[in-house]
Amino acid sequence: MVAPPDNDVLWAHALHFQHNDGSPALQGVSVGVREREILAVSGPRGSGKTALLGCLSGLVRPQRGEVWFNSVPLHTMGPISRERLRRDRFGWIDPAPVLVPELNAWENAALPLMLRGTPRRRARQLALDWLERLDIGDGARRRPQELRQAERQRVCIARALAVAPSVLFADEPTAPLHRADRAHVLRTLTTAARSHGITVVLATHDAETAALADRTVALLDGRRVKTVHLPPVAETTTASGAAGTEGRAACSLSA
Ligand SMILES: Nc1ncnc2c1ncn2[C@@H]1O[C@H](COP(=O)(O)OP(=O)(O)OP(=O)(O)O)[C@@H](O)[C@H]1O
Repeated sequence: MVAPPDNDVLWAHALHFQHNDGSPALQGVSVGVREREILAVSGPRGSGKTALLGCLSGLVRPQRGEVWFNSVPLHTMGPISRERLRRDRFGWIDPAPVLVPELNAWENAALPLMLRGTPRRRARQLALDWLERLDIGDGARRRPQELRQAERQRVCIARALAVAPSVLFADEPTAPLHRADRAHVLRTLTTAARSHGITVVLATHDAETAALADRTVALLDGRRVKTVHLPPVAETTTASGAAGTEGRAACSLSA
């Protein structure tokens, strides 16, 4: 076993992960994430970005390989300890917004804070501040079904940032947004991460999004490659939140 370097907040070595049906998603991926870094994980659809974020965050356990968060080995932890670590130290943004339908926007954004024991009044204020910063302050009292898909995604981003996690995992966080929205939301996200010292691991198949990161690691077919050339994502996204066809365009690989 190799000791993880001191300045990496996350460190993964030779990760192998396959899904329950046997589909291989990661085949020997190693990566280090430095403290306060914004690291983009880029690659075309199906290259293993989500699987890598899942392994790094302890959401899933790799069949082989190691994952360390500071000096804590995630790969040997049981599911309950990994769950607690995720709740207390990590944030997660999915490509499509998932909110509790019975709660309004600020209650949704405040939920992880309250689960961590933050008093309701303080949690409410923090949630409202983040909703405001993400231009969704006006919708704070609306239920998810009264908001547009892009507005719901902003609530999810506010919810992830409000707890000031040590590491924020963002899996195609701006997939449901239109191009103009995307730039604003990404800037807010990266500025917030930098000013609050949050480390970000950002999965993206969009070259413009990856350009906002400090560093990029590229994946292709579950393996790390030197570079992968991706076209910018198209102007529009579909109602389901999937990116336009240009986002799925084939990449060329330079080894
Ligand atoms: N639940 C699943 N069961 C079986 N195979 C899966 C499952 N989820 C993903 N895969 C497969 O695992 C591989 C890696 O998928 P993964 O979602 O990690 O890639 P990705 O780069 O995040 O793609 P995307 O941008 O489409 O989310 C792909 O071949 C994919 O088809």
